[in-house]
Amino acid sequence: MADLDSRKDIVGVFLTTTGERRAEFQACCGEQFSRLLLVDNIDAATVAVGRQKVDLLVLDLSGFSSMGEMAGIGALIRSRAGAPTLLLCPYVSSAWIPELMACGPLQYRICPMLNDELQMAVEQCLSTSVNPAAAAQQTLLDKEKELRDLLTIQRSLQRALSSVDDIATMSAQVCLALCSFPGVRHTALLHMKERGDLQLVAQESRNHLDLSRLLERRDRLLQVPLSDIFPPLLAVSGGELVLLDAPEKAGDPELALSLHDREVRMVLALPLRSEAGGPVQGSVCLMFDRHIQFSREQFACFTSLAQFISFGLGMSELKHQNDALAGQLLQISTIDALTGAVNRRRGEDILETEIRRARRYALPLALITFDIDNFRSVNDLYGYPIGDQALRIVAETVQARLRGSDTLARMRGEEFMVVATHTCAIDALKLAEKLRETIAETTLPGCEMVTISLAVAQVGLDEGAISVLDRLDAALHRAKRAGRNCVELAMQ
Ligand SMILES: Nc1nc2c(ncn2[C@@H]2O[C@H](COP(=O)(O)OP(=O)(O)OP(=O)(O)O)[C@@H](O)[C@H]2O)c(=O)[nH]1
Repeated sequence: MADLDSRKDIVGVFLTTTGERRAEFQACCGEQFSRLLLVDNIDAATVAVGRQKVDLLVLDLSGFSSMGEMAGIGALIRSRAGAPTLLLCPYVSSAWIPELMACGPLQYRICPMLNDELQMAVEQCLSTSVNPAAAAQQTLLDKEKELRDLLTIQRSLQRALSSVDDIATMSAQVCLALCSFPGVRHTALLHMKERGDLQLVAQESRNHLDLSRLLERRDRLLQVPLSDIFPPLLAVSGGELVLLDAPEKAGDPELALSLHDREVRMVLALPLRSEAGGPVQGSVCLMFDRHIQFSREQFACFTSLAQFISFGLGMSELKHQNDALAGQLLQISTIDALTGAVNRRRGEDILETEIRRARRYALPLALITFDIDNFRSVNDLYGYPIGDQALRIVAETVQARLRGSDTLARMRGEEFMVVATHTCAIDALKLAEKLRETIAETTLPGCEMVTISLAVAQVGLDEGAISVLDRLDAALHRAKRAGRNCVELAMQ
């Protein structure tokens, strides 16, 4: 203050659109200037700063509502050529700060502000104007530190994004990486799922804050009462960066109290978009235990970190979709759509594999083939839809009777094969008899009961699939000739 007091003429210009705010500023900070010009429009401010040396230009953005008006404000900042400028920005418009920083150096504060906070901000800006050399030196030191911090966070984030294989792991790693920024006590990643369902997918807490508790849920977060004011939710609905430099400024006393209890002094939230102008995919939120006056470079860096994260999330999601598609393809190519049993190709593959395994480990391996009796008449009498349903029920009933290690394959039409591992002929005969009885007792909606004829074989020591299937075919024919609804052993 000594430096300030020694100055004879400290000129300030305060731009605001509302008379009330002009009076408030005059009453609160008037004494900090020897001359204070209060103006109500951009043109008047431009004239005021052009006419004389102005030590501090204070721009109150509360009355400005569109980014269009920001062009005039930007020109005004540019005309300062680096001279001290203080921006007072409403909380919901905090995205304007980095935009306007592109026009020239400036200090900013988020509104609403308390009087002493405003006085202090003005004083800080004026001290910069009094001793520009010291301020420049400090700026240099600050920048060096900023760069170091940002490099650290960038490195950790790169490591986190290498785990795109799994979206949950990647999100958790991202939150962990963001915690390496000085002062960060909590980080969270919110991701937009199907049908606009915004979900909390990961959080890292150094202050015991649990966001799901604070918001009382983890999903459909855009429907919570705080969605209009809580930074990470506002960043998604507004699609812009949100900076809250004191929890109470969001306007919800309960939220402010909860955050204060967890030592949160500042919250920064950034929307996640995979491409500029594209749909918002979610948001990333950092909560700090201190106030930090971000530089333009820091804002830019946070924005590009958010882009990285979106990209990582996008890649992870693509990988997830690819895996799901590959799974579906595998399902389509190996599973019989009507009955849910594996299809013939897959059944034959499994049979070959199991024959090799049984031979290698000298284990018994049995096969059962079965065929629905007089199925043609089921179709003829009740129609194909009922026939289809009967087929499905028979397959499901048999499947339910098998061990997890057995395989049921639909070989053709109404003919199936069971590959029963670790099973000898005697046990397979018992199993076949059990299956026969179960099907005979099963009621089928829309048609009379059906029966099945079965053939059982144990695979010989050096026997191949073709040979054993031939034996089973012959045995099944014998079962049909023997009157159906019976089990026939295929002898070697
Ligand atoms: N509904 C339905 N019928 C099928 C399907 N696949 C095959 N079929 C029918 O199954 C019947 C098989 O007839 P057949 O081979 O003469 O055997 P069957 O009538 O069961 O006589 P046996 O086997 O000698 O007891 C035919 O009518 C086929 O159309 C299917 O996916 N759905």
